[in-house]
Amino acid sequence: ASAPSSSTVENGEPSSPVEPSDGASVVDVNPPRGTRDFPPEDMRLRTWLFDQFREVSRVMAFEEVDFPVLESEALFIRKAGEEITQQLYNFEDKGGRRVVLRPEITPSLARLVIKQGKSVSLPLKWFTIGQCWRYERMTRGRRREHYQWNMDIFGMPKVRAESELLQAIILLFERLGITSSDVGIRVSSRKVLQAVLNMYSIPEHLFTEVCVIVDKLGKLTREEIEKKLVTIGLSSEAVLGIIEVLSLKSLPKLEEVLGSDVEAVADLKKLFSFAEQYGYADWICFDASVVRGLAYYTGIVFEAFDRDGKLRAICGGGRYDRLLSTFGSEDIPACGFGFGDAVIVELLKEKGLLPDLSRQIDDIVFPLDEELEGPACSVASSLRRQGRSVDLVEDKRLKWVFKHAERINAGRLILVGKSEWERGMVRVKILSTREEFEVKAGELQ
Ligand SMILES: Nc1ccc(Br)nc1
Repeated sequence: ASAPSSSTVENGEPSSPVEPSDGASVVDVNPPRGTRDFPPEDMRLRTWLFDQFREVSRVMAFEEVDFPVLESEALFIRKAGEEITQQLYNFEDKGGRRVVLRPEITPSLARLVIKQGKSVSLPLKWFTIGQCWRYERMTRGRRREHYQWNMDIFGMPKVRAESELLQAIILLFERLGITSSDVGIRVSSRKVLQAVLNMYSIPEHLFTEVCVIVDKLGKLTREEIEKKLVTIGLSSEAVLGIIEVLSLKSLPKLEEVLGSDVEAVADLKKLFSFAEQYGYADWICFDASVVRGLAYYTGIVFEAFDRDGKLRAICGGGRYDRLLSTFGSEDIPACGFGFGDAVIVELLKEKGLLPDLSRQIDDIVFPLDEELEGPACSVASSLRRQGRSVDLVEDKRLKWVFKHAERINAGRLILVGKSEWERGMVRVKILSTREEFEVKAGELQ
């Protein structure tokens, strides 16, 4: 169905549907701007992708959790100028409460951990797959919703938690047929930036803002970044020092600049040594420019990228040891990642790795005339109770049924005919071999 032929557009939102000449109003059958429908073919791909997320979560011994898409706005009010908080899909509900369609999952995870309090034993490893929202001016024509797979570990202060999360991401890529030649994971730590700020005696309260600004490296020009850093009060000497360290892509060089006793260097060296033991060292690389754009990261951060450089980050995450105290609770060390459902599909298309997910049905049951509709129901019911997927077809010509069988890749066609049924039999046609035989209706499997 097409969108209304002409409608005024305010802020990228179409106005009410156009009134056709005959007066009947035609609803706009498109979903709201920036959102997607999932018709069967798209839903099969999404279900397949989410099944991969779930299977990796299972082998990593994570437990599934879930939350409302609707959350209190208070959970996402942060002052660091992040894009994610400037695009909140927020509104006031009929009870006057300030609420949002959540833009990310981590604050909900933190909320639940706080709510569960002492009843959860640490470390806990939780995952979820959930829709996240942003209110983006439609001028940029970007999506307003996507689904994110999140895996988070609470109560594991050492970098083995990050190395566990990296294994999960890499297991997912491997399951999809993606190799370390297609994708890499840039790893760094915000403690690198912290060490640099300390070298220039930059006050601690500027740390988060600096992170959010330098995360835009690659999106904004170097001049724009430098200007923003100077604007928040950094000296041009400090700005140059930051840019210089963030351009490092060698851990030994970082160690030369910062020294071996800096926590950032120790953490990263341990992480890279664990990577050798896990067997995924060829997937990861140190890159000091990785800071990620979320205000609450405090340590190791990472993001997966396509080595051809055609796509946006595939997934990203990091350590956030002080998020809970921003909600007034006692801190619990934590780290996690978010893995969106859109960029990965673009990458699979690029690499020709989309799986064949055509519809598969075990049996079509078809009564050859109207008085056999009842017996056809009982045949279909018996097969379904055995776990076979059965499409019970009626009121169609046999020619259509054969075409339909091809369309839905049915394995067998079970014909319920008068003469056979009177002998307690049905006719079975194996569609791949054209083999045809009679079977006792009561013994059909
Ligand atoms: N945070 C967020 C939400 C929705 C989309 Br689409 N992208 C990012």
